[in-house]
Amino acid sequence: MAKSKIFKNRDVLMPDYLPGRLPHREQQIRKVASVLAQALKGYRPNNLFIYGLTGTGKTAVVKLVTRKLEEKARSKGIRLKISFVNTKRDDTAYRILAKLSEDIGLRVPPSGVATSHLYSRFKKFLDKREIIFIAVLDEIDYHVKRHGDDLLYKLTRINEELKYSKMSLIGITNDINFTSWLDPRVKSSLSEEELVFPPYTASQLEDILKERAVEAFYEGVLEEGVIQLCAAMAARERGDARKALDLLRVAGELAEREGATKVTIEHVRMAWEHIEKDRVTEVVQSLPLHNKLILLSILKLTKEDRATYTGEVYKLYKEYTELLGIETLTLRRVSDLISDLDMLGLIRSEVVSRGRRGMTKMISVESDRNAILRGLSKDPRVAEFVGYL
Ligand SMILES: Nc1ncnc2c1ncn2[C@@H]1O[C@H](COP(=O)(O)OP(=O)(O)OP(=O)(O)O)[C@@H](O)[C@H]1O
Repeated sequence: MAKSKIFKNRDVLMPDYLPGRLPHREQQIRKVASVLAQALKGYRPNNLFIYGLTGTGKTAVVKLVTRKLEEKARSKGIRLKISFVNTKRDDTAYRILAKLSEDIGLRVPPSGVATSHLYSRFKKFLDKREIIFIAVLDEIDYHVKRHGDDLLYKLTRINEELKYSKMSLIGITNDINFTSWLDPRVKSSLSEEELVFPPYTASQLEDILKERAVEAFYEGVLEEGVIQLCAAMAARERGDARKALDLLRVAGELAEREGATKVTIEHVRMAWEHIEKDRVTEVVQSLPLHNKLILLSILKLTKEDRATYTGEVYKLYKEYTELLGIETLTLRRVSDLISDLDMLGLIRSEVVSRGRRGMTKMISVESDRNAILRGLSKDPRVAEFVGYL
């Protein structure tokens, strides 16, 4: 590969890179550190519940503090173990327990053991190890919404059954309504300590980007205003540092692909569109089947910028469900799903009057059609219909 003219070290801008400093998170770092520092005295740290919108540095802060804590514990000869589980990736109780078990050195068969049995083995083994064990459950809402809070209930009670080890939980979520999914007892034990991460302001994002840019780009490569624009755009997206970093990285990549020697404002605008299209494709891809078929019907009926109506969409959607041999939802339900697609910003629907024949929705496509099609094509059940579009 030819040597980059733009990036000194592109990895610094990747989402999983953990910088040594996290500007504007001093207060949160102090709080997490003060809760976990109990471990250095041999006590069980309180459980900690962390809430904040996406990209506000929750995971980064916990990783940074736990990394330092591990170093300190090692130098003081304290038996401390920290485990990170992302429950979006490992969403079942079995997989969470398997990950926690493996992190304390217990080998787990990939399946074939009942979850309750695995839990007992985990508990026994944990106690035998005589450690302070901190389990970080990131994106914890994913697990609880799909599988309930039974595992969390058990884990918040586990210390009553441990003799030699101690266990603490850190739960992280970006869903403000998450605690409504919890049994009050689980909620109160999980939030022995609570911490909220506010969204970053544009000027805070600027500081974050500047620090990263020094390591990521060669000097003088960024045109004036590039960082400010990335920060301002991401601040509008609810103060999301991940979005800000993505914008800067993609802008750099686009400049590099063109063989340019500078990253310009125009590159940032192009990067924005690029990221937006990827987002649309991802959102479409993760929709349930019926929503995809409705979206496909809308796309098919709105070629050359024409608008369509609920009745037309329903008719075509019904054809697709019949071709697939699946149940057809009611008109009323389809109308609700059309509203959901509107909420996601994929389409626009407006209620209009049809005179004596009542009201209907006038529907048009709001996002990039190709990006939507890419998302639809990734589902084999829908892909064959996309081909006829
Ligand atoms: N204060 C900061 N300084 C430098 N980088 C930061 C800061 N805050 C966040 N970041 C970076 O922004 C990205 C997103 O941060 P992080 O994953 O911690 O967010 P999060 O709040 O856990 O988001 P989500 O809820 O989506 O998981 C990461 O690449 C992280 O390194």
